[in-house]
Amino acid sequence: MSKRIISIENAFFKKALGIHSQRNLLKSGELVYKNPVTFHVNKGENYAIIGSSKSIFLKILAGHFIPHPLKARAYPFLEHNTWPNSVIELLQFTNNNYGKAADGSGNGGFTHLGARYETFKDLEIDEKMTDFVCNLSYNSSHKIDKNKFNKLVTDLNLKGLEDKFINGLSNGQFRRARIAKALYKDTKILIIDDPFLGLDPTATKTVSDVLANASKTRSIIIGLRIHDKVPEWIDHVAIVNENGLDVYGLRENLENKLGRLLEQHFNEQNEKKQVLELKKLTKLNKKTNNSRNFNPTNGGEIIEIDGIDVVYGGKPILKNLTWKVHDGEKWHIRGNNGSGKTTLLSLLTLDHPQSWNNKISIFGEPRKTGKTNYFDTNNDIGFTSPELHAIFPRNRTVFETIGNGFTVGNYLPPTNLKKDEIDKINQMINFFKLDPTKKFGELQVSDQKLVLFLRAIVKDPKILILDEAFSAMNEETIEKCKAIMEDWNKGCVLIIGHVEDEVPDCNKYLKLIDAPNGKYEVGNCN
Ligand SMILES: Nc1ncnc2c1ncn2[C@@H]1O[C@H](COP(=O)(O)OP(=O)(O)OP(=O)(O)O)[C@@H](O)[C@H]1O
Repeated sequence: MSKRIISIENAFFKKALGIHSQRNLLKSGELVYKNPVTFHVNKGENYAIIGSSKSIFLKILAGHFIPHPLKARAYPFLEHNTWPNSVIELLQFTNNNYGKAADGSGNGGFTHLGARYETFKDLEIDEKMTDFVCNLSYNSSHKIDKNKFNKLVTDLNLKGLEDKFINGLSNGQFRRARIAKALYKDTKILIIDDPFLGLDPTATKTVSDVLANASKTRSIIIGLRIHDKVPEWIDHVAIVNENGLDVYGLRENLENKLGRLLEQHFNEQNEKKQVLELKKLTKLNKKTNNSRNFNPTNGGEIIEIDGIDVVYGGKPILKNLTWKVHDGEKWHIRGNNGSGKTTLLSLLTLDHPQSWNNKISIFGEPRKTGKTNYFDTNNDIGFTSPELHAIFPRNRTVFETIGNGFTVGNYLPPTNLKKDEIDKINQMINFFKLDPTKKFGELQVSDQKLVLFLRAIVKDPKILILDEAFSAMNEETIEKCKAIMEDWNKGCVLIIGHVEDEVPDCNKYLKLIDAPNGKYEVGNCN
């Protein structure tokens, strides 16, 4: 008989401490799930938790929330007096605190986007990747287990990045570094929400293989969306919804149920797509010409980059890149993790110190120090990215977050909004049935991404940058946002996204094949 490692028996879960009788508890609205949960994990079992409330369920498994009755959740393998969080690791990529990632280690805790690109200068306030993975910065007396570290770095394809400051890692590199850190700890249970989010197909396979291998010595539990592929090494599945746990057990016994769920999910999406309130969408998409600089006489050219180089500490990242973007074009910027996509786009938003370069022209005007300024440039740009998601203040309301799209250079609540701007924000809020007073940090991750997308488009920017904008959104929201993008005709759109379903239709692509050596490909999308 296998040993039980997590045992949950008929338990309710509360968000906060407080004394409740069972009846009061049910009334108080403090419950995480309406239904009680019964769930067991045995040693050696690897679970995928699938469904709309997977992130909440993973937190329950990791020891978050208060069980009622108190002893209804237990970790039978734990020795007396051991805290669950010393032997259970929960990694959630999308649930960041302000300026910090969920594990407290964060994207360096920086609070403005340019900070990422300042780390290679003189201020070495950040952790190197090695110290980060081995948790050395705050425990400098610890000795590194070199074999373990080298194996992780090799297996996760992080070789060569050991001495790099973590702020200087690309998104995909940083995610892999966080997985390395979680594995280095050797905890008995490793729980990862959306382990493959934001990874290119090669990195997805790399991470899956590493987790498969790690599952031989510990239990691994991952959170997946209904339409995600379940890796082969996962042997157990639990399906969860807003009310709690629906069903769980051996994967092979639930294949049919999963298939039906997927089919039902796609049918629902199709139906919803058909009944999308197109009138409202059309209103959201009404063409405006609000740009100060827009000059339709220059052949509609919005961006021109003429042979630019970007170098970090002597190491080239982009070499001799030439690129032109015109009005009406939607570009998919392609390339593996770490290939330079975000760096390229940060040149446009002036978040990069090498952005003041006369090889970059916007609306036919070459950039010039003294002439180009951050505020005017960004007035024409709307953008959202994982970095923005990580630093956006959690205490802004939905209305303030979207309204902040009319502001440049800070994340303060908007002031002096005009009537038509207020109407536009409200129209978006109504269309997506959002609660305008709800705080950004209290939203589900999918809605956080949604309001950042709405913030990006609210002022009808001439240059719209969508960096992983739809990743971690639920499918219904993705479809609605894609429908908006289909009719978008207000300038150009530049899109980064690794998962095809999460990329709106584009007519052009720029592929960074080997950017440090000047290898690019430009073409039309099919
Ligand atoms: N501040 C920095 N200092 C040094 N190197 C950096 C810095 N910022 C980025 N890099 C490096 O530049 C390269 C390109 O990074 P970038 O974030 O542009 O890649 P990306 O294509 O957007 O990747 P991903 O798909 O993972 O988000 C990476 O190798 C990264 O490590």
